[in-house]
Amino acid sequence: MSTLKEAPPALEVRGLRTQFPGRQGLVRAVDGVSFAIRRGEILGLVGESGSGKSVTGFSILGLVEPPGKVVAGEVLLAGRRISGLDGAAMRRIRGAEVAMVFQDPLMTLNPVLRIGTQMAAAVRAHDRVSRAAAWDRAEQALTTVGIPSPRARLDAYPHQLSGGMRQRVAIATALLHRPKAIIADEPTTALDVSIQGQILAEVRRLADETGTAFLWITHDLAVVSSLADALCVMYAGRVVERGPADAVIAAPRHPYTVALVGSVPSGHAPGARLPQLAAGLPPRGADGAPDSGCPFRTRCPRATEVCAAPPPERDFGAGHTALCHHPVEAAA
Ligand SMILES: Nc1ncnc2c1ncn2[C@@H]1O[C@H](COP(=O)(O)OP(=O)(O)OP(=O)(O)O)[C@@H](O)[C@H]1O
Repeated sequence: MSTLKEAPPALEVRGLRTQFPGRQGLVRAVDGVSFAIRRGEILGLVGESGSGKSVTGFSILGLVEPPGKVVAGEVLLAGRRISGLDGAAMRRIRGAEVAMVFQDPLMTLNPVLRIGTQMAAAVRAHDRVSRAAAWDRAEQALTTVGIPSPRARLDAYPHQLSGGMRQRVAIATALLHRPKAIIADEPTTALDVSIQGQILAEVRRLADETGTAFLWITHDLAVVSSLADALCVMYAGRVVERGPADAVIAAPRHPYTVALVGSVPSGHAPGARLPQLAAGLPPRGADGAPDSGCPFRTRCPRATEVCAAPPPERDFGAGHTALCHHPVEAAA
């Protein structure tokens, strides 16, 4: 028997299910999601609004507010199970071993405190170091994300920085404790295209240099096409296609992914927003619960009667799979 074991993924999610009570029965916001991200890997989680991307991120971090509830699944950080830990244990892990970056950095930055004060507090929340040492760590972190004159920025208040700078501060703060994984929820969506491009390049470099794994949540396929190693495409709470980013974008197999890729404006301009696909909800049974058939079938141009049955997982090689009865053939 070989003694050489492969290192566990930096972040692994197995069979995650998160539900909210809704007027027409339970909303299965996350409906059996699994994926693994290796050290230094960037996984793009894409899908249109409402597909369950943000709830996936919140579920991993133990931040789903009641009456919402994670009802099944496991989350492992470098092989250690973190799902099901109590609030105090989860707080020790959040910010230190797994961190988050949101679309609006003002969600995490306090407007009335200097950047340095807040970053030093973030350092000292997990490490017993002096104030001066914490400020030094903060300064280093700002340098790491490419912020010029970092000492001067530490003295600034959040509103004195541009949106792009604030987001760099948020990323620097997330990186303070060299977490195993960072969950980034639409962090560059509000930024203009050239700033967005610079930040994505920094994130790519940081993932390579620090080994931090990133779960990059976005509806913007142009962003992940330049950034991510791998993609998971979500629809109605499920991952319907996954694989290496270039394979999924160049040769999408699930009709939903085909529609997503097709709706990116030609030229794949970075930052181009994905238009909403036509409205549609997954089909529901008499009790209001989605049935086990393909959730996309009511919108799918390829759907037939067989799509009311659970879709099989089709394997296209190299980790590229899709849950579909009628996958699209690759162009010759
Ligand atoms: N607090 C909540 N209470 C009830 N339903 C919720 C709540 N939060 C999310 N949902 C539902 O969960 C589903 C998934 O939402 P989620 O925010 O994860 O989607 P998303 O893909 O991240 O979309 P967006 O890009 O708009 O953030 C949606 O149907 C949403 O209405």
